[in-house]
Amino acid sequence: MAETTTSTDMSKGKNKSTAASSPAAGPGGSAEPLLDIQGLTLRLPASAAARPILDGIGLHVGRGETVGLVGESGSGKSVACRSVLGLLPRTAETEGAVRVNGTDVLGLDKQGLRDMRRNKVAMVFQDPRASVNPMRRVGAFLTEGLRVRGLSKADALARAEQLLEEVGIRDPKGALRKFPHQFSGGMLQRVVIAAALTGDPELLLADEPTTALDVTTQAEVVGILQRLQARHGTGMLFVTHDLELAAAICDRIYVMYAGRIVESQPAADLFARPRHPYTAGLLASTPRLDPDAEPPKPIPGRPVSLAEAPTGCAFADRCAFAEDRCRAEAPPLVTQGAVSVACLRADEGILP
Ligand SMILES: Nc1ncnc2c1ncn2[C@@H]1O[C@H](COP(=O)(O)OP(=O)(O)OP(=O)(O)O)[C@@H](O)[C@H]1O
Repeated sequence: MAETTTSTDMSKGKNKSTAASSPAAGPGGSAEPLLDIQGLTLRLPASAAARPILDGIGLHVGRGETVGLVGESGSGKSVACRSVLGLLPRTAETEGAVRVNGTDVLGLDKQGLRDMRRNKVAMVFQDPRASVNPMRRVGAFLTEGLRVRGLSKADALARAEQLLEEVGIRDPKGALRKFPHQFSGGMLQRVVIAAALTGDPELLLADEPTTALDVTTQAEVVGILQRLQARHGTGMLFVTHDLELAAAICDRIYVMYAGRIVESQPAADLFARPRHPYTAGLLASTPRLDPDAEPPKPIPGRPVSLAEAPTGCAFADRCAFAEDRCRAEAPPLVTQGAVSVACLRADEGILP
């Protein structure tokens, strides 16, 4: 039977925890999802922002699961992802919970955060060159984290070689002696992924890890992430603005717009039958490889800036289906079974 719950009272920016936003068991069968974000609101009071950067978002990632977080630039994907590592602006005010294996990251002190980053959660960013020190050899970069974990120099070097092999670097010994500028972007991203694996993380946060790479290299890096994830059983939150890529590699997808989750579905269902007009717009605007596919059609208008705080649905001004009530009333995120959607007209069959 379909379960219907309002997981986030978005109209008030307040949070209600529900069974739907916090599933009883992840795919690994454990009682708690690996990552469980509930009602996360993030404000920057000192800034010119008229609304929160994140407004009551909820998402979960189970063990071994790949979950996509998609949306246009500025929707809050990176901030949501970084909140899991406690990497937030110093002046940020938060409400809600970000639990990793049951521990609320938002309540951790510096040491707690350091331990979590070292042992449980790793992150791969968009630009691999921003993740490395250009003056240090790759060997020093990779063994540093391993030495901190108590490995001898020889063991750390052996493990670093093994990790480089795992990410498909053919001459790992030679690679350890090189400096970052001696690698192409794709190869350096492999090194950064190897570094992320030094602590055997249970959760990998991948923030647009392929955006800065050319298409062929993108596919290779995605393949590596998928293989490693399958081998190590790592859960992955994959942030991207590329809905087609997300649909290809993710089990489930969350769609963000203006700091809110507007839709979530299993990846194949979301691609086949989007429920939110914004998701449908994103899909229609994605270029397809299929020569018979419709040409991409951009979503009209522009995303809502942080200086604007619409009263109703933030997407209404760009939505072909918006009615007066959509501009007056913010739609709550309603969950029915595996589908969550925040659109007042979602049940009217407005989308083809
Ligand atoms: N440290 C900060 N100070 C002020 N505003 C910030 C800060 N970090 C993020 N923002 C703002 O928060 C909003 C969400 O940013 P975020 O980087 O999470 O978006 P995004 O969806 O990841 O976009 P992109 O795909 O461009 O990275 C943006 O309007 C951004 O300008």
